Amino acid sequence: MSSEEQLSAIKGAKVLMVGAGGIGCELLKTLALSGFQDIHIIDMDTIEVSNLNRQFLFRQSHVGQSKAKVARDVVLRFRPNISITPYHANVKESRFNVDFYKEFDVVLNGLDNLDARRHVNRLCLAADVPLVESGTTGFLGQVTVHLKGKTECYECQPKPAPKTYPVCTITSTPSKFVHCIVWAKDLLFAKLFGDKNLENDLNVRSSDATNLSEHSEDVFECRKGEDIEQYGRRIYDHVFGHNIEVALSNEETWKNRNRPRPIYSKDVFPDKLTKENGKTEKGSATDDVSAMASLGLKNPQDIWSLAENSRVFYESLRLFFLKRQKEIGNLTFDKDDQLAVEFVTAAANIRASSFGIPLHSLFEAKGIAGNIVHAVATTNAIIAGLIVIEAIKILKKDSNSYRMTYCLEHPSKKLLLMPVEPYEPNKSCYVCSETPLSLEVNTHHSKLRDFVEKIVKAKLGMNFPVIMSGASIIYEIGEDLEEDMVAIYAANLERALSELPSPVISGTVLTIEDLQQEFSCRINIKHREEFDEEREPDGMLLSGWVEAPVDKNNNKSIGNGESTSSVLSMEEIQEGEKDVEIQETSESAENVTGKKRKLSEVSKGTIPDHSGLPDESSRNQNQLEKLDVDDEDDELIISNDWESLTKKKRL
Ligand SMILES: Nc1ncnc2c1ncn2[C@@H]1O[C@H](COP(=O)(O)OP(=O)(O)OP(=O)(O)O)[C@@H](O)[C@H]1O
Ligand SMILES: [Zn+2]
Repeated sequence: MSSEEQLSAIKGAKVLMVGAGGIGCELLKTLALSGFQDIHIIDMDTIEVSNLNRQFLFRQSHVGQSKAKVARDVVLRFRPNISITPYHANVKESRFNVDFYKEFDVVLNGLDNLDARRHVNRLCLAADVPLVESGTTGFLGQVTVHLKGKTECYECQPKPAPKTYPVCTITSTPSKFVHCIVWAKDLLFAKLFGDKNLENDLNVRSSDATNLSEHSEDVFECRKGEDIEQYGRRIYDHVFGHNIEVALSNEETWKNRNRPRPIYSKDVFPDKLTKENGKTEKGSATDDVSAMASLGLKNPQDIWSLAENSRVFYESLRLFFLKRQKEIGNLTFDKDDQLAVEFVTAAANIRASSFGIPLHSLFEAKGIAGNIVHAVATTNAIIAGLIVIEAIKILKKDSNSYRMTYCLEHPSKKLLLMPVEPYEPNKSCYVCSETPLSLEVNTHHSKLRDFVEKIVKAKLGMNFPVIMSGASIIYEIGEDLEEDMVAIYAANLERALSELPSPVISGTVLTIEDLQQEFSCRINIKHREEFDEEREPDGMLLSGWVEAPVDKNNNKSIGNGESTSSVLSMEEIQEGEKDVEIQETSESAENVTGKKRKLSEVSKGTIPDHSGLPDESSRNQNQLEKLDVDDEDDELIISNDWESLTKKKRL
């Protein structure tokens, strides 16, 4: 194709961009400057202050506005004659259906979560539109090309499981700060401010069966006539005092471990705490509510004493009840929620103090709790450039030159980009092939509700499923269902699988379809009587091409971070084994922490949440480690010819 033909292919192309964040801003700019003239952008978010350091299209004055719309307006200022159509919306909305996707020549993802990526992947497959997928984590990034039937789809490779910890480590025997963070975030915060109906192991090892009236469920509820200080002290004494005493009574546990120290509020803050009429509080908007501000603690990088942490604990609890009462019962931890981060930092530090674990600053705690790997704007720019290069190849139908490219940071070997030929579709991928999955389940005990929540939604990522057993529909989620059908399905949810009107038993083949994603798969049901509560907490075992690698020695576990995420935590980063150290910069210029991580970890957990292809990167990383490069030469290598290094798979 001549360069003129190429230009006209670019000009005539209709492109869909999903995500206008770190990669998205760079991508929109590069598309516009490369001659693209018809760009549609979907992003559900509004601009936050924390985006401004790298999402360069946005300014302070845009904070609170739609990313998609502002990105459009700003790019139109320097490319006024092109068409940019913004959608301030979730890409999972039903209006973005297969017909919508079919309008585009190529779809370009700049997303940050597995859920949305899987959704777009399925719609691209259904609409038969090429997808260029991307992701970055710090200095690492990757771009992959997905064409139905020709290259692997986004879901052809299993995704890594989020980092998890055994329940008993979190509830009883923490030995690292991250264990205290997970306890504070997933157990205590969830118990006090989250959905009360969700399972929570907070008291699992510490409730005293003989003393149920005091320490059963409602111990975490504010009691009648109790003021907020009394409530705060009672919670404090329960979780940091009483529960530790109970744990200590199990001598076996502490034979080879340091015994924790119970901490009671009267010892840490003997005086009355309550502020008078909230005089010192500023504003009432959620964003302004901060225990640190209210206590005059300014520097998030300071490590607070036990007394300061205790005050922050109490103050943040008080502010939640005073200023954010309506949200209580619905909150989930969010790293961008200042008050939540303050509460979790303080609770984790008090617990750490009890167990003799070094305390951490709010800045560090936030990084661990939010699984933050600090973004690097340059990586986003490089990745955006690579996305556009692949998009142009797709428009030129130049399938021999498609590449998936890894952006690596490997200072001693001076290597930046590693392109490899795309892989063929995985024949056992349940998304792009017809291969059925298998589910072991106790069909007499497990309810349809468990199957829908734990398998169909959580594992298969479906939004509007129709579940069929043979020709009969046993469950459906849809927008236009008749009332009587809704009632029947609601009743079915509460039935055990084998007691459904069309019983689901060993040998049943279920077909599950998501009408919005135009995606369907089959599941072979196998009845199994017993499940290991610790190792198989779902009471079901799905096998086939969905499983992330599982640590066989792991017990039932609690995760750190989003369910779809496995970004390395700071703690993991600090715990490497060997190899080259890789510098990691902090979120903002003034907060450079210079964390180091080992190459072995980078290759193991590389590009996880943002890319979802860790196996691939580690596969190729091994090749890289064998490279013999002249270390004295400071020039950075940007290779475009890695045939000799990478296993080729022609399409
Ligand atoms: N389901 C979705 N629908 C539409 N947009 C989405 C969806 N999921 C994620 N996004 C968008 O993808 C973008 C990802 O960008 P990025 O990774 O830079 O995240 P961010 O939220 O801007 O930054 P950070 O997470 O670091 O605060 C975000 O703007 C987000 O709104
Ligand atoms: Zn696939």
